[in-house]
Amino acid sequence: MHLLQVSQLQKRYGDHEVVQNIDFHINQGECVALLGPNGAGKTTIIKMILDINKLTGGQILLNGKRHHQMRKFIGYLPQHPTFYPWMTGKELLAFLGGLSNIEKKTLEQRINELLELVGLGQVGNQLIATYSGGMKQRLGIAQALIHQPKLLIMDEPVSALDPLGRRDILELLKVIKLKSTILFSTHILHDAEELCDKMLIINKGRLLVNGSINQIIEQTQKPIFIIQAPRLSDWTHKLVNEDIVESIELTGNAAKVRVKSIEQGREWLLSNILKLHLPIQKFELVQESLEEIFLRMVKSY
Ligand SMILES: Nc1ncnc2c1ncn2[C@@H]1O[C@H](COP(=O)(O)OP(=O)(O)OP(=O)(O)O)[C@@H](O)[C@H]1O
Repeated sequence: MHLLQVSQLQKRYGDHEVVQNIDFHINQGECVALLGPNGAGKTTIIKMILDINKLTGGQILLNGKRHHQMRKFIGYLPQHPTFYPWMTGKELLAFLGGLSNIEKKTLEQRINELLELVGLGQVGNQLIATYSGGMKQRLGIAQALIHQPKLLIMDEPVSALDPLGRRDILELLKVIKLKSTILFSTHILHDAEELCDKMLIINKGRLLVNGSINQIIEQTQKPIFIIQAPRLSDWTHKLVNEDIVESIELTGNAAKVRVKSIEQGREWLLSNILKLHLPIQKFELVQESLEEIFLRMVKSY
């Protein structure tokens, strides 16, 4: 049985289908990235899993049970967490742990362990008002873990941080993922690639691809021919309408021609180049990078 099973998930606001028939699952121990541009539907999906937003259609099961009864088994770090600045880090964790009915002695021990884990061991007695953005995010991760959830969900956990803070939190999440099952949303491919085992790429409420990074590359990577020659723009304009050509990007005197198949693409391009006597300086075959795959998918929907 999967830890989380999402089937035919739908969300509509009026006529706007914000989430359209999405299916995916997460197994225990996996770290899964929900990756998509702004407005793709990431927060909406997360809020439905958390039972904060009602589903328009579909089903969500956690450990095989309807998610309404299972909310207490999920730890959540929202995109914009709010903290009580007049509390210390320790007080906040004690307050939230109390809401989860954790016994006092166990809670005390867990708070100390968690503060150490997230790197706030020395500042647990300081007011949250004195914490930096990165420290608040660490506290947010600690509060999400206080009740030892089966699934940790984080909505854009590093988006609001500067590059250093972001690196720190990514390193912390690498440690946390060793013992937790994680679903986190991001619009940055690099974060997803660095942290996760699986990616769910979504755009405009649709799941475009779902799998490990290697599976995604294997299933969706397209060959690209890089052709360099002076004055290519007339030629590339004509290529756009060719069946074999998926897309063309022209930068200076180099064209990146994405084709459907290597063999047909090579033959067609070479014979065309010869026929038109194009004075080529370079003809090279490369494969799309994961970033190029992601950008292509997100642009074409
Ligand atoms: N309460 C609402 N009423 C109407 N439309 C909404 C509501 N909440 C979200 N939407 C719309 O749903 C779409 C998806 O929004 P969502 O916040 O889930 O995207 P996201 O991928 O999390 O984006 P971001 O990265 O910007 O947070 C957007 O077009 C948004 O305008």
